[in-house]
Amino acid sequence: MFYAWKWRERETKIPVETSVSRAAAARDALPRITTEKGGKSTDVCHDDTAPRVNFQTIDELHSLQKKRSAPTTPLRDGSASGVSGTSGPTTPVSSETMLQSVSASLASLTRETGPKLIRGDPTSAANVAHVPVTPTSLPTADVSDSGLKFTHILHNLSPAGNNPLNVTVLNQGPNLILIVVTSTGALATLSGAKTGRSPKDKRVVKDETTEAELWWGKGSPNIEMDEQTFLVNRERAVDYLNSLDKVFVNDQYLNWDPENRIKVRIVSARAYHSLFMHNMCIRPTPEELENFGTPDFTIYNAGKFPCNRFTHYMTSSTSVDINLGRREMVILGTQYAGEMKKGLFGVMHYLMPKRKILSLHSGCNMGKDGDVALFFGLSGTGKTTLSTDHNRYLIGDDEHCWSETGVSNIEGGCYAKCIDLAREKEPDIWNAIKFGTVLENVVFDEHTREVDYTDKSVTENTRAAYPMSTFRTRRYRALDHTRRTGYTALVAGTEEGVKEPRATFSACFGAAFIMLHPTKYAAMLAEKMQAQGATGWLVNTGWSGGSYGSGSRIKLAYTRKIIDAIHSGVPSEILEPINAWEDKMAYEDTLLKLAGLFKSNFETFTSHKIGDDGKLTEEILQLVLTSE
Ligand SMILES: Nc1ncnc2c1ncn2[C@@H]1O[C@H](COP(=O)(O)OP(=O)(O)OP(=O)(O)O)[C@@H](O)[C@H]1O
Ligand SMILES: O=C([O-])CC(=O)C(=O)O
Ligand SMILES: [Ca+2]
Ligand SMILES: [Mn+2]
Repeated sequence: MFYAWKWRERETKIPVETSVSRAAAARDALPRITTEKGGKSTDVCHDDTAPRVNFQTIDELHSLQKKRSAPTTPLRDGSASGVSGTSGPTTPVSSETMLQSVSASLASLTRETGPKLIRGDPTSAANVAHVPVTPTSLPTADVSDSGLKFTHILHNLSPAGNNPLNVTVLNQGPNLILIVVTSTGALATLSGAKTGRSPKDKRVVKDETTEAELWWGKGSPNIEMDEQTFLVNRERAVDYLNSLDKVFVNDQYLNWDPENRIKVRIVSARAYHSLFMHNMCIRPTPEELENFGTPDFTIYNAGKFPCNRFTHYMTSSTSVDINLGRREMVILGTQYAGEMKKGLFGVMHYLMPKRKILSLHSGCNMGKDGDVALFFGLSGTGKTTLSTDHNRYLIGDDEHCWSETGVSNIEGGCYAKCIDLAREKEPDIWNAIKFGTVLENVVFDEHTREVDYTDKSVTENTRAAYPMSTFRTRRYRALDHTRRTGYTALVAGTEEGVKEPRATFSACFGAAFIMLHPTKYAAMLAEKMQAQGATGWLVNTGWSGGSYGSGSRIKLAYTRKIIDAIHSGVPSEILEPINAWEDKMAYEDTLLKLAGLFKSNFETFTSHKIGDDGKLTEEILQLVLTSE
């Protein structure tokens, strides 16, 4: 059994009835599930109240972001290159339909009515005049009763042009972490206490359907939650969003394959989150936006607003909850933007395999002759860095779908790690950091506003999110069936608390995002590689010449050469890692140790059968055992 997802436009509005009766039905159908040891399982439970190493308060965090220096030129009041103070409505969408649809999204489940919405920025007089459903007398800003107050909807803003994002950005008020325009015009911001994803706080609703379909238990990233608790968190997020003066709404697409794209709505409290998703998802044309209809999936991002720790299943003040049945995701207590993009990736990891499409945590580029390369690897291994290759067309840097017709990028932008970013080493990424790009958690000089990419004061996981359209070659699909090459790599991840490389095994090089059992994806990958005659290479982009401590990370320039060599068909002997180790014995020892780790890691998966056939699992196991 699976959910009937509709792929074509659905013009019907969300039935108002759904909420309460569904919640009641869910309560009957789903007894409260208790986690192991009364919800205090050590796997799940953790505490985020421990003092942070780098900063304890928002003020300290702000002062980390800004490096002190002597002023060179006097600053002109807040407005750097590319920013104009102009404002006005953006696209001429049929605002009333959009407002109704957003109001339905934001409807409280207990009060059954959506909030009263106004289009446009409350701080901009120009906007108010353009609002079609503007009441004759505007409410005062201080009305606290949600039934009386109006929420301003900032719909599909873009970073430049005659729209109010600039004003909005600069008007977020003293209590919010601001977006700052840096010297290249890129917008720098802080994600607050959380500077990476929070996998331990990620929950997925377990209902009859997902219980049978998803991967649960040991090794799985899917920590269960019941429908009722999801609704409690959803209500908390919706109430918070409705209490605000203004809310950002992005209606966008995922997947460049038009047959298999989905419509997503992101409701968020911060301009930064809206701009991030504007860059990272596919931007609809004005006509597409006009006919957007009801989204297939909605994110409620309450950002810094925490979950209630007395709520069942909550083990910290952060909660990231996915409900596939309701097609919704709720984010509470974290502002790290990657949480949104990777939550949607999880949704694709669920939906696409149903259509025999393999979803991949990989970068992808294409040579001039149409040969396609996929770069698999956990966070930080170089998917973005290596797929951004000046001599090849970039298809995408992180999330792809491999279907019968080719490989398509799921996203509309890239999310590059920018620690130690240097123009000489990564010129294309360097040049992409311009107006419209979101710089997350970087440190800049408070006077010149030049970014110091070497500074790890806020976090090592500094990021730049920029749209694909920044690259001249606008290709997001590799449609032909020419030779495909896959590369894989292994180093440590971008998650809260991971400080140095450690041996880690992550199913499908992205276990944190997969929904189904890894062997399902593995079987599809094997089948696709076989059918299309793809070759696979294992490229070490991590430690070389010795283990961590004695060796060093292999130079990016060398990795690029290795990849060029693979593309041009160099004999594989010269790419043997043992040649790089002076101590051959140490190499053999490390190799054996690693083989042992591989073997024990693999035991988790041996029990799983794909359909009625255990053959593939046996075959893989045989490979693992004989390669020792
Ligand atoms: N030999 C190398 N190959 C690739 N990247 C390297 C190498 N040496 C250093 N690096 C650095 O490692 C980082 C790789 O980050 P990148 O954004 O490409 O990771 P990613 O695989 O895309 O991760 P994520 O999934 O988290 O986005 C970059 O900062 C890059 O400069
Ligand atoms: O999701 C993130 O935080 C960044 C990323 O791409 C990953 O971790 O794979
Ligand atoms: Ca990346
Ligand atoms: Mn990634």
